[in-house]
Amino acid sequence: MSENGGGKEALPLFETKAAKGRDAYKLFAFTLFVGVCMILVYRLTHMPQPEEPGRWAWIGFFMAELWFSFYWIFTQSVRWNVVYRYPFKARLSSRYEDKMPGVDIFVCTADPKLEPPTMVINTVLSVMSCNFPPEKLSIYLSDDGGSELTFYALVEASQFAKHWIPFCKKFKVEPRSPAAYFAQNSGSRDIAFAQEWLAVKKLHEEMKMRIETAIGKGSISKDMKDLHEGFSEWNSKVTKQDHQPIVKILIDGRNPSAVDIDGHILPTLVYLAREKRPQWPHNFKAGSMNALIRVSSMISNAPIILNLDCDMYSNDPDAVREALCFFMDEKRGHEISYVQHPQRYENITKNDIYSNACNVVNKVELAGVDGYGAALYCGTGCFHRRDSLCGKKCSKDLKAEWSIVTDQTKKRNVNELEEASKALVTCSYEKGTQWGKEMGLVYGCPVEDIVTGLTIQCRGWKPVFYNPDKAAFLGVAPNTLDIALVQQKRWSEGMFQIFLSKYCPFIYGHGKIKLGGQMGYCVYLLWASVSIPTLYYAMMPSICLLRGIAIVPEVSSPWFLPFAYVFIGRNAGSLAEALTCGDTLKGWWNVQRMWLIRRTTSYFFAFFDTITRQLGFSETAFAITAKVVDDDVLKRYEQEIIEFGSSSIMFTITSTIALLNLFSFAWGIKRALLDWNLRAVEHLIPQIILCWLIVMINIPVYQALFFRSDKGHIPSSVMFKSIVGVSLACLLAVC
Ligand SMILES: O=c1ccn([C@@H]2O[C@H](COP(=O)(O)OP(=O)(O)O[C@H]3O[C@H](CO)[C@@H](O)[C@H](O)[C@H]3O)[C@@H](O)[C@H]2O)c(=O)[nH]1
Ligand SMILES: [Mn+2]
Repeated sequence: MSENGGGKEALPLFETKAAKGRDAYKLFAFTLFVGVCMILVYRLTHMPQPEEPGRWAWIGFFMAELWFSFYWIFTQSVRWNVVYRYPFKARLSSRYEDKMPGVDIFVCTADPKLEPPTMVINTVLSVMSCNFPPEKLSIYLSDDGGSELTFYALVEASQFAKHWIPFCKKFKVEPRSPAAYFAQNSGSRDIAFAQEWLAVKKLHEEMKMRIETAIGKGSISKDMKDLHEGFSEWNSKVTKQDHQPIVKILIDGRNPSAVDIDGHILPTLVYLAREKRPQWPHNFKAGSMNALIRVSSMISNAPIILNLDCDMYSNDPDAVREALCFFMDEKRGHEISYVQHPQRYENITKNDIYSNACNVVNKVELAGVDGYGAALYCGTGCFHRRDSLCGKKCSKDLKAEWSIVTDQTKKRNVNELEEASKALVTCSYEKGTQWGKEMGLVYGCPVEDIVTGLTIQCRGWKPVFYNPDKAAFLGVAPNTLDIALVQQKRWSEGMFQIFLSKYCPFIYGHGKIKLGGQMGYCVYLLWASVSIPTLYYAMMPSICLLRGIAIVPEVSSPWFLPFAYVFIGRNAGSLAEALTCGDTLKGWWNVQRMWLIRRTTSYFFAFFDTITRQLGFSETAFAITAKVVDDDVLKRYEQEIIEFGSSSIMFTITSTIALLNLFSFAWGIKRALLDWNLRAVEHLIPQIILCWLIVMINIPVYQALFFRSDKGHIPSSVMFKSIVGVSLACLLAVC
């Protein structure tokens, strides 16, 4: 392909291609569909009579299967129309190198304990040093923790950047997060490189030491405070929940003396802590993003915004350019609202014990929703068009103006800008405005990202999902079961809340986004709802087994075929899909376990909490995901040993299910083998197999219950409660 720059019929800046092999998949899905229908027919035609035992259990199975079937159909929508995107950054450079738009990068942090400032500044530094003209780049850190320590770390980063940025650009080093870069081997290059490498590494280590010392002491020394007048904002009255608005421009990119050691201009760097008062709701991350939108509009007002969580460093210095290929494409660029990268993680182990990697979701499902023009906004790793994020409708006339600063801004000095910005982030500023409704991120939901993305699409925009081979951004995945389940609970709860609200895609998106897209959304929005049928399926077969009630046709009956086909076909299909997306066999098995655990714990509680919220009993919260853990916990994570360790009620459910199935399985085997009465259990064989599978998948749970002595085992209080639970279930089965 030739790269001829300019010209009216220029080649497109990006391409969209449909995934291959979809027809074979559709055929396979159709056979599964037939199987599913036959199962439902069997349930309806073979229902026990009112006087027979197990009628209610049967009805329960019918309902569970009916719901699984519906849900399965939704999951097909995201496999029907998978598309992949390919931007051409060389074409972009050749046409627009000196006409690049400004880009504002937002980084959100909320708690210096859960999100260590050293981690936060690595993210900041990774984007400050990306391959993009620095005079067009502004980085904003929103600190919902209102922490002096985070501010201090950012001041340090603004100094270190003067060495780091030229080093990166000179030697084209990657990745551009200093911590991630120095964690890998330098690889020997020439002497000049080795010298600078050592020098920069030393500076980085010293900076890290100073920050960590300050964190250790919990306070900042006088010397450090002399680095910046901004420290005067903090006094003993400032707390996370209660403080005045703070806006500090640490580097003013317009200032000709704000240069790195090589004399090149630095990108603008701003610290922001919006006003917090206990009596005012702050709307969590959505509130923080909206504050960022306003402050940045005052200072740099770039037409493109990149939003990142504080743990998500930039892994590809060209990510900004690639994203611009979509926005600046002459033909279709004007209708693109955002470019979402999948959440990918730095700390995934080989077999991904907590199923964080989501390879299938990233490579198939999200690309499948994109196929219907409904790519989800996932909260981080997302480039936005400022206009679409601020509530504008998509229209042909809205050709982007890629100019960077307004004249008004050019005249103001740093102090004036800071004061003017503060006025935009007071608690009362949004009162009576459209912020959180029609403007900016939508309030009232713990998954502000998904619901905001939906409203943007319903204003006519066409977002893009882009999953390059080389991850553009890398974050930190939860590394204990507890953290993982709490995160899943927030997501599933928030998403179910959307489904039940006026934003339900079938209603809100009706006529605005394609049916396939509406269904695609519901694959996620309905996570919580599959908890009940899954719990039923994880417990009732074994309870029925204990009672000797068959719930699946005998192996010799022709009706057994659809059950076997659907079960084997579905799992074989999912295994094949996982393997082609890069999971290992063991990784796939771990995904199955995590699905069982999530559905029966996180989603289950999410389901109930959402219902009680609908009835007005509780308030929305946002439990921040911890990004650091103790060393021995980390060690177990690296060895892929599941970390239980706390007596969370979620673990009680998990171990109850595990023990119940173990008990029923043993009971079934005893009847079959010890009593030498195979005939007596012939009709129960499928259930025994099901129990056996649940037992197999729970092996790590039994280990944690009975065999482990490290701190990550399941506490005996949990074991005790589970044994009571299992006894109750058995009692229920017998009487
Ligand atoms: O009051 C708050 C709470 C959180 N955050 C920030 O939001 C980000 C995401 O929070 P985290 O605890 O890491 O949650 P995750 O579950 O990892 O986040 C995912 O899910 C969230 C929605 O639930 C999205 O907002 C995120 O972008 C997405 O990465 C972090 O940078 C936080 O600092 C704030 O700025 N203010
Ligand atoms: Mn996170």
